Amino acid sequence: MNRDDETTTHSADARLVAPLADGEDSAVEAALRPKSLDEFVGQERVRQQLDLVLRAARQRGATADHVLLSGAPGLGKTTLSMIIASEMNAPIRITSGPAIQHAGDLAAILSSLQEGEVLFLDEIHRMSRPAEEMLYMAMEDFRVDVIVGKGPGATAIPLELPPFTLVGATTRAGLLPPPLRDRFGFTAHMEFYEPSELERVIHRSAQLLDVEIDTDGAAEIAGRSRGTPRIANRLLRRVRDYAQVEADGWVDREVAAAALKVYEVDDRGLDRLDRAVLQALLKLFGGGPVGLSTLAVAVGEERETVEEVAEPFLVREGLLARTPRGRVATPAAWAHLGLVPPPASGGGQQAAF
Ligand SMILES: Nc1ncnc2c1ncn2[C@@H]1O[C@H](COP(=O)(O)OP(=O)(O)OP(=O)(O)O)[C@@H](O)[C@H]1O
Ligand SMILES: [Mg+2]
Repeated sequence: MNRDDETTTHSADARLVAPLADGEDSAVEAALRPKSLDEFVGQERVRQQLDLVLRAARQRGATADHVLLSGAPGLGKTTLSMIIASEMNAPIRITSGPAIQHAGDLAAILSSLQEGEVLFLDEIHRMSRPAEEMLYMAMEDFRVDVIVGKGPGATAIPLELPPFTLVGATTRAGLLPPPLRDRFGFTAHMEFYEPSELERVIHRSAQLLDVEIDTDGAAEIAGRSRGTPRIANRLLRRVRDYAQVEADGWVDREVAAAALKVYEVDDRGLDRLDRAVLQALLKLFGGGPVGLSTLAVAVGEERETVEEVAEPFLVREGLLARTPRGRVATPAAWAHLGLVPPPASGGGQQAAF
């Protein structure tokens, strides 16, 4: 039991508000993925631009330009790649950077592509260097050099490829070498979603999952979903469980709020770990500045967990700031936890570096 407790409270992956997919997500996501650009909620600019790119290619009867999708986990990169293929009426081949160990692996995939096929390369920033270099030529000239033999006798045999569309996805566009980035005809930067957009995602998913939910219920879940459709869908499933057991399956604002209270996701989408970090920062260190290691010890977590799991969202929400002198709480953090900053002690409000 203790072990289980540990995994639910301490493991980043087990958090209800974690942006990365867990096992259950992977199982249901396929059913919830929008199948066309029209069904894809939000990201208006990206949708409009992509619509133009694809329509123009269709009109020319050509293969679409290579597309790079960049954005945080759970915002819809995999979904969009599948939409691109289906809008182009093309088959899709799915692989990922870490799965391509050697240039030969990539050559095998590329040389078996059909004309017009979409190659989805997830986590493209994690590809090996030699594979990356092979990809440059494949993207630009639809050609690869296959090396046959070893040592001084090795020869490069050029191999023509059929035109294809590479769709690369990355959570870290900044890590892509410029020559790779430059070879994409179109880059879509995906932003976090507005609550109103997440409401639409939730209504759509509720319909597919046969959950009865009203406008307020959807709004309540949307506000706690951290701008991320994956999290919205996950919270909806937990709220559905609660509604089924406690409320005849009907989800309104009260039911959604009560359900998410059980799961310790607060009205801003902070979970227990996020609040523990803020609470330690405010109550033990007067709002900071305090060093990351000290803060981590205070909440009984690894340094990395605090830094990579809790902080990004707290920073994004304007609740915490990282300064050279340490972590500092913002006035919004005091307000969110219903605490009053100490008077003029140089605590919470301090932004001095
Ligand atoms: N714009 C959207 N409209 C409706 N549902 C969406 C949208 N974007 C994402 N989703 C839903 O969110 C879930 C996660 O999306 P997806 O797997 O495409 O994210 P991702 O960006 O590929 O994440 P990762 O970086 O972890 O691979 C899917 O179930 C999908 O249905
Ligand atoms: Mg994905």
